[in-house]
Amino acid sequence: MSYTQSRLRRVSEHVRYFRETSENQETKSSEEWKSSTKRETLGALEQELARLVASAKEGETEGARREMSGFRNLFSRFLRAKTHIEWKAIQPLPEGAIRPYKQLPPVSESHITQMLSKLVVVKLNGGLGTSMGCKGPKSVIAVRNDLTFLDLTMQQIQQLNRTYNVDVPLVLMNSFNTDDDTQKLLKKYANVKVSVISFCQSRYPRINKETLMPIAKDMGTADMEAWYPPGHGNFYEAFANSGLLDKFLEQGKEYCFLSNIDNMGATVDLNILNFVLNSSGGQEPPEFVMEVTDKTRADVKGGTLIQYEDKLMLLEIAQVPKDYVDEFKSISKFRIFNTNNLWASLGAIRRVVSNNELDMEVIVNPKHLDRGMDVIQLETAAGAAIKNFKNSCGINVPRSRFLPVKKTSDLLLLMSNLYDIDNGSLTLSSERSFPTTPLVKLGSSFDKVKDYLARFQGIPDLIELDHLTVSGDVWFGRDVSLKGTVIIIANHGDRIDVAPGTILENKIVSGNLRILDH
Ligand SMILES: Cc1cn([C@H]2C[C@H](O)[C@@H](COP(=O)(O)OP(=O)(O)O[C@H]3O[C@H](CO)[C@@H](O)[C@H](O)[C@H]3O)O2)c(=O)[nH]c1=O
Repeated sequence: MSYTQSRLRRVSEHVRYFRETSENQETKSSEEWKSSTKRETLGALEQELARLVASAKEGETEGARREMSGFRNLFSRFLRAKTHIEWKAIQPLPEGAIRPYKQLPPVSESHITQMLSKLVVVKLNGGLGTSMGCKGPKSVIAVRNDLTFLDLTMQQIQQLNRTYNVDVPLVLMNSFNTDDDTQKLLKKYANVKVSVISFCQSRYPRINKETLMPIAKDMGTADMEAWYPPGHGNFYEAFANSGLLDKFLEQGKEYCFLSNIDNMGATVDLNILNFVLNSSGGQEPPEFVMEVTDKTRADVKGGTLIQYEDKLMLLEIAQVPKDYVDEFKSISKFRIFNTNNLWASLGAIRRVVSNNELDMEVIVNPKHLDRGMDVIQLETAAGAAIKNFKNSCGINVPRSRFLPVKKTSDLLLLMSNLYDIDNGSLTLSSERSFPTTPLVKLGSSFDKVKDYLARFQGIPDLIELDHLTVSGDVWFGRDVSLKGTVIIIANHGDRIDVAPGTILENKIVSGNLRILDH
């Protein structure tokens, strides 16, 4: 048999594999799915994916086949489902869907060690620091006292393990973008007594917006723009495929606590752990819990929990029809949002993954590549799994459980005296007389971490700050205090130096102010 013939045979075998391992939902008589164009598109994609798999290096075929089969299923869900929700079909949340944190049953001290022995902590570490102008994984950005997200997370788990004399493992879900750097970094923790295990999430092909076909032509292409990590919703499948899920279940672990590595408030909470592990009032324990918190003007982009088609569902902004985006952002209509602190039963994850029951909404993320091509990447969000689990619910947690760092303005708050730090945990300073955090907006000159750091000779005292807006070419000296509402605006071409020791309280500063040494 010639090389071409044997390759063609391999390609058709891979196509057959995709069809055999496809999710069974296609048998459903959905009108949309019946459309022959969609079936043809899927058929063409299967051919392309089979060609990609056939191009995999020896020894890597099986992994590539499993990964492309996962992508094939995601793509077929994308073809079948609507990408936006029917706004008018949103139902009121049922009674008890979101429980107040304060009403969780109390934890008995004597059970803590046993409860922790059933827990696995997972951090989503697939993201890059690019949006903050940094190279490499986001988790290597220094947050406080030169300690990175990863350092602080390690300290938190180490402290937990020491306090209760347990060995809660830390699992990092990396992406192909962050895996190498993270593996190198982990070496520096060789002496830290925390069991850290990492695995890599899937690498899926970006597809051309016009043709809907992968832009990659072979698995080994050096073109890194041809691939993407398919969102944190990929966790369940990737975790199961890595073998770790079975391993932890064998070790007697029962639950995982999953959160964004950039959320410094996502520490292990014993009240929630107790709630998920122990049924109360004759109720079955929930298989899945989403921590939500009251929405503020700073969180308008986060996902929210809604009731839809008689199930709890995570609604992300990308799924909201254009005309309703303002309504979605309103803090009076949607009062809570998803912190992405999620608790899931490991046994239930195994069940839904092996039965192919994980039906998460597909989020279409359009991208424009440097070479001028428009592509889309199909993603899912981890919280979207809520509807596939039994007895799922939300818990409305205190704001302190959500301390994300998405922008340098978040970094400014965490670096300041507003927060105290203790063994990797950041808590709002007791010196602040009210519990809300200030609303901070820094202009685009502060977007990159390097530029932001250069513009502050020292981090100002923010204990009494309510609101700060800074725009234009503004520089801060040492020992500055900002109180109440402070607005500093340097017009285009002007520069403002806030002199060392300045106290600004309820002030608007504008124009051109330079104080130079002589
Ligand atoms: C896209 C992607 C992200 N990640 C990691 C990076 C971050 O640590 C974490 C969150 O990713 P982000 O893309 O920043 O997601 P984000 O916009 O914050 O949205 C999530 O977190 C929000 C709270 O910050 C929620 O309100 C949203 O419902 C939830 O989807 O997951 C992965 O590990 N793999 C991925 O593929």
